Amino acid sequence: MKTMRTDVAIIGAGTAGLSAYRAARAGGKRAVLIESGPYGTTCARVGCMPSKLLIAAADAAHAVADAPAFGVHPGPVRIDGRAVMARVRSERDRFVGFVLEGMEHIPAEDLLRGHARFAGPRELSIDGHTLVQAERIVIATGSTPIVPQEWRQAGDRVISSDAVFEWTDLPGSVAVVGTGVIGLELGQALHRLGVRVTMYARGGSVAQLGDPEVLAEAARVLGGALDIRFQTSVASVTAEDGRLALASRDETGRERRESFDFVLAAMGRKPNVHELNLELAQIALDRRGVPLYDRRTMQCGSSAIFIAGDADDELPLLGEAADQGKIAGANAARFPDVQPGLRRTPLTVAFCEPQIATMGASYRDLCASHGGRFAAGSVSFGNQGRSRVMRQNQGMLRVYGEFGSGRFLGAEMVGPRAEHIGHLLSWACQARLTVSAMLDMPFYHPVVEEGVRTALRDLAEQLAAEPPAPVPCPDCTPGT
Ligand SMILES: Cc1cc2nc3c(=O)[nH]c(=O)nc-3n(C[C@H](O)[C@H](O)[C@H](O)COP(=O)(O)OP(=O)(O)OC[C@H]3O[C@@H](n4cnc5c(N)ncnc54)[C@H](O)[C@@H]3O)c2cc1C
Ligand SMILES: NC(=O)c1ccc[n+]([C@@H]2O[C@H](COP(=O)([O-])OP(=O)(O)OC[C@H]3O[C@@H](n4cnc5c(N)ncnc54)[C@H](O)[C@@H]3O)[C@@H](O)[C@H]2O)c1
Repeated sequence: MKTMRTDVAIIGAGTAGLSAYRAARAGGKRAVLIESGPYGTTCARVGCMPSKLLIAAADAAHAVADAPAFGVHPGPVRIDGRAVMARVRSERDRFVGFVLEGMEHIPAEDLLRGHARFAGPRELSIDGHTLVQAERIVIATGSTPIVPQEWRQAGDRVISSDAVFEWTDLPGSVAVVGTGVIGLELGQALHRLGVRVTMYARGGSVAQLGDPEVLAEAARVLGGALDIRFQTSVASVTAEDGRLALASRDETGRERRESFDFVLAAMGRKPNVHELNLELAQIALDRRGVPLYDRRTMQCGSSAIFIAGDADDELPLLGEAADQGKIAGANAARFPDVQPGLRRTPLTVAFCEPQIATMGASYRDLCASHGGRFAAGSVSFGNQGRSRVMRQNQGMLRVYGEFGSGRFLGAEMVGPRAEHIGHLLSWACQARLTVSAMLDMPFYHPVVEEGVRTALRDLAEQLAAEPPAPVPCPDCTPGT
């Protein structure tokens, strides 16, 4: 076995790993980037970018289908599935190409191919061919979609999101299991592109929402547009005449058997930390086997090991992977003098329609941290002017504020332009603005943001009143 020495070894050349590599090099250290899979990052290859390409095609189809409601009659819609998927794949390849181009400046001796496993707290074995001795190590191994083992036995038509972006044509029918972000984004896009889509939610969850009022509104609106079977669990998936038979059971115990071309498991992703021999790393793990770490420094205990991106299972998003990688790489370079890095206000967006966004402290966090002693203002977009003009007058926004300080704390939303409103509100949150300072800001007319003002006014009124006695959170059961 070859032995290699380096200051910093980074496991995983995805977004977090590349960011950590750049930060470690900027810190003046020699760094090695170890990758077992294809280069190009999850985001560009099978994540953010191809999913948004598919959604863009679906939005185009939807705009044409919706046009007659404005008195515009474009004629019958014809969706060319091959052309749709050809564009998704070729634009995806372009985005991957940019990542590969960006890697061209990395010296060949800093890139190592193979699967890394700990051989000791400062040693990694790479597929048994190379032993890397590193002063510091960054774990940036990403995550893998969860597909139940028993369903896999039904064959390769049981898929995760990865496979969707390899399709050369659109299928006739897809069962989507899970109403998280991936299920909703891909399920709705396929539905709008003419695929028969049925979605199964074992509970009532919708994307990343935790506020019971926003959740109920999202379930109502999306449930009206899509065939979503809430409170229905999938009992089995079996192969049947070249297709898949899916057996499900609803909350009344009623069983149903339906046939689909594909079953898309959109049931979450698990961090890639279970094949790293972490027991040899001498770091503490949580009960799921994920290393315990300080979220400001990304350091695992007081060790020379750092973690970043989906691998730590904190908030599996692209921006988080980039930020956490930068902090981990910079601290690996300056170890043992680690310093807190910038962690931004959390912001999540699901690109379904209506879009879903959360920012700042979530309703569930506030129930735990404030014991019910926070105020919530709300607005419905049902009659909001500009939303109605665009025929996008659905959904609601709830904004949260703190009694006493009047500080804006966070929000949850399903509704039009949520990707932009999410940014606006998360900036206000990070700037630690009070609700009254936000109301002093300009609001143009007629814009969807006037709805935000209505919700903030409602919140300001409530903050002016006496805080209520602490109440238990009405619906904070995880997974509901
Ligand atoms: C369908 C989909 C849509 C998404 N859409 C969005 C979106 O719109 N916005 C958003 O913010 N986020 C989105 N995400 C999430 C985002 O893609 C991820 O959070 C982000 O890509 C994670 O980056 P990472 O660096 O942690 O992991 P990755 O980019 O997956 O990098 C990890 C790398 O580590 C390698 N590796 C693993 N184990 C080892 C080992 N032992 N040895 C060597 N190499 C190893 C892997 O091969 C991989 O290349 C989406 C994800 C999916 C799946
Ligand atoms: N727009 C975006 O930012 C974006 C888009 C896609 C993915 N992502 C990231 O990828 C991550 C993974 O996405 P995801 O949608 O797979 O996970 P998720 O955690 O968002 O949702 C998983 C869903 O599957 C359900 N589920 C779990 N086990 C199930 C079972 N046995 N039967 C039925 N349902 C089950 C859960 O209740 C949940 O609703 C997200 O957490 C997100 O961070 C982000």
